[in-house]
Amino acid sequence: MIPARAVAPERDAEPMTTAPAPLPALTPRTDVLDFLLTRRSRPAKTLTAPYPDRAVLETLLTAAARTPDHGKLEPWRFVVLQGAALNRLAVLTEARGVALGQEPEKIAKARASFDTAGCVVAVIAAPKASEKIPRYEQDLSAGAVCLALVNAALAAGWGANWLTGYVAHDPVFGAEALGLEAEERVAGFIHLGTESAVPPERPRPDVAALTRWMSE
Ligand SMILES: Cc1cc2nc3c(=O)[nH]c(=O)nc-3n(C[C@H](O)[C@H](O)[C@H](O)COP(=O)(O)O)c2cc1C
Repeated sequence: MIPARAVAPERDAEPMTTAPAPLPALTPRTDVLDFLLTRRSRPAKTLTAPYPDRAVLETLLTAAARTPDHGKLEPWRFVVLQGAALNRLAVLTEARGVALGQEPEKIAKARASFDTAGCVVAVIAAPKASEKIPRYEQDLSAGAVCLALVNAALAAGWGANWLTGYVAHDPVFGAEALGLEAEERVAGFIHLGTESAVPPERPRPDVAALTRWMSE
């Protein structure tokens, strides 16, 4: 008698699917709410060494990517800029400023933002073709990623600042400096580092004046 060959049931050949871990139930997190009520960016030019290392950055990027995204398109990505990459961007920022006819003062300021930086994450708005999700919503998600990254950094004790400037909107700079595709744009350059000075609070919006309550 020919022994039956051990054949694994077909379902075992299916890739293992792991259910996402259940989330904890919501409870009041007054420390987190206090943070959100007092959070404040740290001006990029006041950020110094030490800068977040790769392990820290991976945590901050993971927090930033935990952002609402209609249709799960992931219409954004990150370029982490350190060391010589920042020098390269500084030089190109000046060259593009001249080519674009920007004011010399504006060029110098834009260039300095890279010359004096030690760690910058470019959040790239990378829209996906979709019949359902408008580009506008995809860009909103990219903006939300920028704020999430700033807030994650601040919450972890790092200074953070969301900057843009003319280079962020310049497709030539995007392609040459960051390798962006034609439809991609820089949503924000998020400068990260150690704060050297605590900035004063800035005037905050009059939320009551901005809010209309509708109940019918
Ligand atoms: C899309 C976007 C682009 C910005 N670009 C610049 C910029 O290029 N230069 C600048 O000084 N501030 C810029 N800001 C403002 C800074 O991020 C500023 O520090 C921030 O508004 C402070 O906000 P906070 O005090 O609530 O953290 C930008 C803000 C946003 C939302």
